[in-house]
Amino acid sequence: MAGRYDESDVRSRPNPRGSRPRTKQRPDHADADQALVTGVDRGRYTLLVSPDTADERPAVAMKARELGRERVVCGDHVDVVGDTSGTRGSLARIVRVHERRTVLRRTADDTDPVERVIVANADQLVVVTALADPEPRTRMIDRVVAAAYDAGMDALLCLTKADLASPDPLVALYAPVGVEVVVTSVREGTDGRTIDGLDDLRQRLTGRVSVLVGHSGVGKSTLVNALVPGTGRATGDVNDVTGRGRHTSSSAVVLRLPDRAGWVVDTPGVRSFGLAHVQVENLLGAFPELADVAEERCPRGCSHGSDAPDCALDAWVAEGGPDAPARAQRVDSLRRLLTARSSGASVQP
Ligand SMILES: Nc1nc2c(ncn2[C@@H]2O[C@H](COP(=O)(O)OP(=O)(O)OP(=O)(O)O)[C@@H](O)[C@H]2O)c(=O)[nH]1
Repeated sequence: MAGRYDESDVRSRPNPRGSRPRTKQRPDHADADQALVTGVDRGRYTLLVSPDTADERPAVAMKARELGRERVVCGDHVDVVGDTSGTRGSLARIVRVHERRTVLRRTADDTDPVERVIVANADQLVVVTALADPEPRTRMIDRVVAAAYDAGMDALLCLTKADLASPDPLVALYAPVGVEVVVTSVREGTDGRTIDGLDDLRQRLTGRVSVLVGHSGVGKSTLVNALVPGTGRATGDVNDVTGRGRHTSSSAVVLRLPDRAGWVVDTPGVRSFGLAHVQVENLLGAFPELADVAEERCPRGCSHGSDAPDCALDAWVAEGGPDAPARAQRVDSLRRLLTARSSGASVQP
């Protein structure tokens, strides 16, 4: 019998979590549970074990030694063994990281060659930008969009504080180039606070894993608190796992939308998007209409920079007629990105 024992026998045991793995099975961890990594903090990982099943439960884990230097990040799907019960004081072990569908990376700045994966398996990057107070920075938006495209993610621009300034110029700039736009504004009424545009945003998050980025003061916490009531993202919330305030942590946190409608990943610490890891060709991917022109009309090996001889993007701007100013702005954005990347300049939003 022992010689014919295989993995399917292990899975069919009535209570795989309750018994220790047999020595023979240990390297395979055939009885491991699946989990989603929802937070990372100094070597401790918060998990949702068996997500979307009747057995779903939060738990805390560490990385098993056998994983070595392999990084585990928010959004990772992992296999866990040991005490995965999630009861107070329990600690599971992450033994395997599943293949990632997408990987959102940043470099600390453009001169830092060290890539850091911020979030795994996200579908969409939501750039939260205030229309005023603080003023929007198209350069920053372009960089985030480039990071999204490089990661294989969609980009969604969420323009907040529409009560303070018109969204029209930014909508005109981004809508025609494939970046979806949602506009929100907070309204104080007699019956409390409502956020116009929140339903629209919610709809675009439904069924997806969305990473929210935006710098301080743009209204991201206001949105997250409205989207996921009870998260207390605003101030001084003490983290159950570490006992430290959440906002002292720079790591991302995965939050589930009500009614299991989707997931949002809040990234309090992501304040810059160094792009040293991004390939020039991939940057063009953030500007689809420019990529078409470049592919069809630019000379081979064209750098697309403003000093590039015979770069077809200049002719394309000149041919734009009434669209010429908008085209020029897009080409300018691309070139600023190319310059920032090749000159090693760091940009903080
Ligand atoms: N006028 C106006 N103010 C807003 C709107 N949304 C948020 N605010 C205000 O903008 C300020 C910043 O909002 P937060 O939600 O704290 O912004 P945040 O991006 O999370 O910033 P940090 O908490 O610093 O990370 C707060 O005073 C909000 O009340 C809006 O639509 N219109």
